[in-house]
Amino acid sequence: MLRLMNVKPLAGLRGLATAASKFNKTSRLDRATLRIKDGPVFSGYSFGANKNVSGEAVFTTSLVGYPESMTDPSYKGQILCFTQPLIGNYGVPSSTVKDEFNLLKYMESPLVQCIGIVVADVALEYSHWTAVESLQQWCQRSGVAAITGVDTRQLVSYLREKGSSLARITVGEEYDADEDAAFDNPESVNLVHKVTTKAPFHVQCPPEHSKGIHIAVLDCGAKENILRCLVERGASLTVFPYNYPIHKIANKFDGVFISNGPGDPTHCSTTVDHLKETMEKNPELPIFGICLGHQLLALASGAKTIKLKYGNRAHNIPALDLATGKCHITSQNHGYAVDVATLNTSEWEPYFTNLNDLSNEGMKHKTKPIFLTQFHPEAKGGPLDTGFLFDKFFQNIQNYKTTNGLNLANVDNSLLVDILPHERVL
Ligand SMILES: NC(=O)CC[C@H](N)C(=O)O
Repeated sequence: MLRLMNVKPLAGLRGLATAASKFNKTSRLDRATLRIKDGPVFSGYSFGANKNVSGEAVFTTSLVGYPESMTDPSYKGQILCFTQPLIGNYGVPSSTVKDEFNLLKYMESPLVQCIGIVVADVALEYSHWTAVESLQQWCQRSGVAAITGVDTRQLVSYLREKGSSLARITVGEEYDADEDAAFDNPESVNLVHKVTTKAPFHVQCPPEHSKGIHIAVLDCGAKENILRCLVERGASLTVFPYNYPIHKIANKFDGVFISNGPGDPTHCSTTVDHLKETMEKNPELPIFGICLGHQLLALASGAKTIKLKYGNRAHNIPALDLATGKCHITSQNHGYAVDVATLNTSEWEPYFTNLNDLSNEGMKHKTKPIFLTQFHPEAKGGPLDTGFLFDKFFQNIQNYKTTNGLNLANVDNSLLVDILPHERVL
């Protein structure tokens, strides 16, 4: 028998729904239900797409950045709960405007990646100079279910206690306790396959920025801002699908980068094999990876990954640099972690440790120019924070190029990058 919790919507929301209809007659909100598998049921109002969705419910404690989070491919298939109570007040910026590097200026990918969102109190009105629509309009247009009026404190207390859970958002009808709907587990499939570029593409660094560096990026669901952090430092990028046989061409590049991405890293066993061969064949090649990229390279090095109870999703998580003893505030979004006890310590050492739950936050090779982080150095609220890790990768690349006398011009020609598309292939 399911426990019923918070069947009454928050008082503030009732007021909001009425106030909203005053401003816009189409804003009358339908009832909706958030049901946690084997857990509580929350009732509220739908402000998103008129459809029922099911997936893993996870929560983020980020105060801002809902457009970036919702377009982050690492959230593919998840129902994202925001603990910040008021969401939507600065609207949603354009998902097509590009920057000087031909990268999306405001979004982390062209699409909304989570299947649903849960908030305490949606702002149906918005104000911001970059906004082109409301969160409500964006969710409806993008087919994303959205429920407001949920006591997110109660929901998150439950998820922290029981762990990340499967959940379902149902729009319209009152919740029926006898309903025996199936819950989809998005992680039972390879989600990376759904978000990776379908074919290689090239991001050309403008001549005024270029340092003559060419990096191969394995796209497991790369956030746009990661690509920007590489290009703005002077690199051109050739971005490959996650399962591309990178070991066959890695020696044509000045460095390899492995991106973030959704789901369980053990689904990407082909990529893990390719990375293993890449490291064996190119012992001096600089490699850097973030989040899923870290987990995949850890698997390639022989370590194991574990699923965390409820994951780490926030912009203010302390990570200790084990070499310097400095603590950095980091941005995170992950449900899995590398089990530090399984590191092959004859070759690898842990790099950072999470000071909240002591989970592993990165590793580095003892002799090769390879390091990885579980957190996201490109997401810098600070505004510099751990952005220096990109500089470290570029320093490793400069050292590699100096030692090996690589000539980028020849590399570019041999790869025929000119004929590649200039944006991700959907
Ligand atoms: N942001 C990411 O790359 C997430 C990595 C992985 N899918 C996890 O949840 O742990």
